[in-house]
Amino acid sequence: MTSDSPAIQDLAHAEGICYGCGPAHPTGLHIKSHWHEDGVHVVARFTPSDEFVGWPGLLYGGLLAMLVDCHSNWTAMAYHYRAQGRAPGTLPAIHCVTAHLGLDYVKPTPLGRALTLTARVEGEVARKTRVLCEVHAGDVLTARGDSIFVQVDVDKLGSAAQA
Ligand SMILES: CCCCCCCCCC(=O)SCCNC(=O)CCNC(=O)[C@H](O)C(C)(C)COP(=O)(O)OP(=O)(O)OC[C@H]1O[C@@H](n2cnc3c(N)ncnc32)[C@H](O)[C@@H]1OP(=O)(O)O
Repeated sequence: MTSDSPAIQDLAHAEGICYGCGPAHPTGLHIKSHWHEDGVHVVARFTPSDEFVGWPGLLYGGLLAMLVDCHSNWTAMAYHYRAQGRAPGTLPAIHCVTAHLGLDYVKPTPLGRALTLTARVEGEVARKTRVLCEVHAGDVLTARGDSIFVQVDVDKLGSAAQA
């Protein structure tokens, strides 16, 4: 993983205000996704702070859903850019939204540990794209995502917000 290079979010949408992954959100999670050197997976690392407690010593599952949602979506968008033979940040920008977030909580996720999210597209990179995502705490697989992301016209998203 080239984590010392800019994250896909910073390249493609530096002005983004998503709570989970927007670089410009003042207090958000600032999830950062990077291509793995294997060229297949997109990886994010995140260490939740203690405020995200769900049970003593354990992570709140909703936070895991946020991590998997945003990182999987950026995996879909990274694959779209690559399928078009261009880098994130080149125009026109590509935007996807979550149509379906699927998440299995496989084992309790400890607090205070760095989590690694490893995601890839399964099947075709198309308007509707399926992303598989694994969450590991150390060597332990604690959650598994299987989600659908749909490419959208952001102008329509804006009008939906005003409706
Ligand atoms: C702008 C991005 C910047 C980065 C921000 C990161 C944000 C992090 C991720 C998020 O949290 S996004 C916010 C949560 N998501 C939403 O608010 C999306 C709300 N839903 C919609 O806007 C529409 O339902 C959607 C665009 C997803 C789909 O509706 P459309 O009418 O445009 O598409 P259509 O119904 O034609 O469906 C396209 C394909 O997706 C499939 N599909 C749609 N909804 C689905 C669903 N829920 N589950 C599975 N498949 C679904 C649908 O069957 C179809 O498949 P096929 O082409 O194979 O027929």
